[in-house]
Amino acid sequence: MEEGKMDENEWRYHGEGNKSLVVAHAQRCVVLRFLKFPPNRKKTSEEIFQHLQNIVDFGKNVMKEFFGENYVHCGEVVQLPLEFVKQLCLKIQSERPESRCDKDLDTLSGYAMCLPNLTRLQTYRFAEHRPILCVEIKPKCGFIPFSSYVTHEMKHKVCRYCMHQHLKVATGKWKQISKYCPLDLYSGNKQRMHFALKSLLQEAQNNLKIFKNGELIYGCGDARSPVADWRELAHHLKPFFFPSNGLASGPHCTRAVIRELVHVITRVLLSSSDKGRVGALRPGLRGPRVCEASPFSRSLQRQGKNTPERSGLPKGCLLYKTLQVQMLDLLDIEGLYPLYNRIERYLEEFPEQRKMLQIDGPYDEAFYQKLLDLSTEDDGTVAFALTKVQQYRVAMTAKDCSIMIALSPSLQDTSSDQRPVIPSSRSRLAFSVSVLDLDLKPYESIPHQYKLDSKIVNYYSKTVHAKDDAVVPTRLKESEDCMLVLHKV
Ligand SMILES: O=P(O)(O)O[C@@H]1[C@@H](OP(=O)(O)O)[C@H](OP(=O)(O)O)[C@H](O)[C@H](OP(=O)(O)O)[C@H]1OP(=O)(O)O
Ligand SMILES: Nc1ncnc2c1ncn2[C@@H]1O[C@H](COP(=O)(O)OP(=O)(O)OP(=O)(O)O)[C@@H](O)[C@H]1O
Repeated sequence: MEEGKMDENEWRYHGEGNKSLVVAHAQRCVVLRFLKFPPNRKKTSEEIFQHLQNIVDFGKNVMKEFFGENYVHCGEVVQLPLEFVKQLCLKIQSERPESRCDKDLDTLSGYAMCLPNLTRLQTYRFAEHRPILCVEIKPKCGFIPFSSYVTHEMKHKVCRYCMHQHLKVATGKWKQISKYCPLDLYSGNKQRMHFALKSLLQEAQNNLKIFKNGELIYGCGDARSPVADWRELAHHLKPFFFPSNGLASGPHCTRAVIRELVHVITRVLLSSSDKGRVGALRPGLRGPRVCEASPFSRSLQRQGKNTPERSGLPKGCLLYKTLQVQMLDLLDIEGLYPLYNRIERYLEEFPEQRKMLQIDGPYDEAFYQKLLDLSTEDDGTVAFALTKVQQYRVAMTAKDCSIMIALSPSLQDTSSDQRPVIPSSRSRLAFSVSVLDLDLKPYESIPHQYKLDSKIVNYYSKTVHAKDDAVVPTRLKESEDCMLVLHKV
């Protein structure tokens, strides 16, 4: 960043999550990502610099290795003039969703990350004026735990996302249960993937956002008040999928455009744009492939088809790689928590060893190499506990990352476009796929994960599953909706 030239008016609010806030440059395809903290949480500038540098190193040395060069953008840590950050913070404050204002942007250190703006990702051969559509999906955990340490039977049948939905609605985080189930998206089966994507479009929560030319056009600006207006969305999408605008408007057109979007995203998700080396992880796909709570599989069961077709994901596609990293959670939190306690006891006795254990970094080549040990035989050592704890943290990171798909109309002359192209029914779209929010989950969050896991399962088992038989009208409705998708898509 050129210090003297930083002008807050050139940047606009772009979005935020629980831990960071992002502003985008109005002309250039870059964003600044700032850390956020609860008010009065004092962190020194040095600590913040180190935290950001750890994020960059973790991306470079670990996540690039697992996901492949093409999918990961690590960015760099930049130092900004404090006056610029202060003015920027004031400028964007009114645009922040209320539900995110429990934390403040760090304005004291002057450090941030500078990254490519993935909602406007262009290659140098790409004409700047071409429109660009970007779909961001936070797919969450795509497998059902296979660990023998799992004590709640329900966890072997229903995925964590579907169980958590009920707790989220009960606590007021979202208004209604989503029909999205990550296992459908990760299935590799086109019908199931279409159903999952359509469900995300119906109830985006914080799992789906759509940007057009870098502006958010669909999905939650404010976490608690998402608006699902498919007509408006279709209006935005028409130029991408029906460039000649050949279709009349109306519900038929809306449905056709949404269907086209769902088909294109599915094809992109199944594509393998990674030319890098084969992934280092081979945990193997284990556990049930279907979540019993997914309306899609319930609908199949009603039709007497017990298991949906097994398609599997092509190796090399981003979903496959994400799932592999997620499956580094080999023991489940129930098997992991005692190992965390083993490390805690060790650290109580030898606190000076924390640095040597690399709990807070550095996330270097040596850290990465230790993650490749997939053995689950506990020899009672701290070394075993540490490897499993670090693998769990990496897996949790992959369970919470987002996938960005950028689409642009492709020129007739394919040789001028460097990116792969997906043919939609009316147009050709050049695309790129990236993964974001790859910040390693903190060691300290493990006790919280343990408690939350039990809360989610207990709530689901006691409240939802017990009442399940009584909810016939809702189930019938779900079944009808699925039938529609099964036959029409
Ligand atoms: O625990 P989960 O599954 O609810 O995930 C949290 C997310 O909630 P979600 O379920 O996606 O709505 C949560 O997302 P929101 O703040 O709800 O948008 C965060 O991503 C959180 O990560 P961190 O603590 O900020 O590092 C996430 O926490 P981690 O569990 O990944 O640490
Ligand atoms: N490089 C990028 N390009 C474009 N948009 C981005 C980029 N990085 C982040 N964003 C946007 O900013 C939002 C918040 O960023 P991010 O997910 O990293 O925040 P977070 O606080 O770490 O998330 P979480 O709540 O999962 O902890 C993203 O959902 C995405 O829409």
